[in-house]
Amino acid sequence: MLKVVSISFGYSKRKVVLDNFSFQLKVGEHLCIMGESGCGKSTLLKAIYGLLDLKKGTIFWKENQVLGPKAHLVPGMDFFKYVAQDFDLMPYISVAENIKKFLSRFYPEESELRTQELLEVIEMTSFANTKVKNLSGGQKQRVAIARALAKEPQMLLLDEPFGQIDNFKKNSLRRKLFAYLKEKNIACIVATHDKNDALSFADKLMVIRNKRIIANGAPKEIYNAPSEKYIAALFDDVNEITLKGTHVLLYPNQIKLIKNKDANTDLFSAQATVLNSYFKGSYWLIEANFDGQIVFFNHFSDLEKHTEVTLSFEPYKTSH
Ligand SMILES: Nc1ncnc2c1ncn2[C@@H]1O[C@H](COP(=O)(O)OP(=O)(O)OP(=O)(O)O)[C@@H](O)[C@H]1O
Repeated sequence: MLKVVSISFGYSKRKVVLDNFSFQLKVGEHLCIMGESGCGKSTLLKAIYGLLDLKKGTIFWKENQVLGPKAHLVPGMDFFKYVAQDFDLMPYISVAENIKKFLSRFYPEESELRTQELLEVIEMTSFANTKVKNLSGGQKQRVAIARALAKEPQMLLLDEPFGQIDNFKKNSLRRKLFAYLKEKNIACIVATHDKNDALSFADKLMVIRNKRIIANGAPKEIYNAPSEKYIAALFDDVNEITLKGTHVLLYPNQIKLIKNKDANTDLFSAQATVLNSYFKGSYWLIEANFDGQIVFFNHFSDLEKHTEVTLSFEPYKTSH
């Protein structure tokens, strides 16, 4: 179990980045950290790995206390692996050699098998003999992940792990990597801007704002009941509107175009005027004016400007 107890950290005395953070993570659990750029996601990963000397608080992994650079000649705890945004690989040796360097030289056969297994996880088998300097940014990022897994860590800390990888590869890589970590019972903390990392693959989601943890729980629950717009906006466009005098947050898929006669008396419905339609691939995002407020909703086709429509609003949550 990871136990983070009341930690605080700032790069200078005047500027606190993490203010009194406490949370826990079980062995094998996956946590996603989200929040706006500069909110402290990378700083928190560094603190957990042991790259920072904390001003206050403690971090324990099982019975071991995580200590910063002041306590270690080589900072970073052995039982964790951390893949930073600037993955530092060896450019002049091959992909396979980069991974193998972290495996025991005394068991060459096992080391070869393990390297092959990890090359499959990161879908880089055909690049085994390519020199790292000749890889793209996304490919380097994948090699850095494989290298971090070479000596199975107890926890993997990933900073924007798929940031440089195209969508097509990203989805299949995510499925493979997170399934692999679950199979091996390796805990994982991912700092990300990508809602898919949290919604589809994490057991827990933590949201940071203004130096504080403002949400920490099951991703589905946080998605379904965001306590503020900042949180909802991590997942989708979000409507912050007033309905019958109540301030509410609604995702575009919670507002539906209905025919007048279908109006469900249980739901609030109202007239709106279409302003714009934006093609989104499998649906259109429609911008409309309702009661002097701008709303966005999803629809299966585009709608002509100035069309009058009836919208129904799903049961809603009150925001702050
Ligand atoms: N080495 C450093 N020295 C001084 N300030 C730093 C240092 N590293 C980060 N900061 C500052 O600390 C704050 C948190 O940075 P951090 O990199 O943790 O944010 P982040 O949430 O990971 O951002 P992003 O999503 O853009 O990667 C920012 O204001 C940043 O400018």
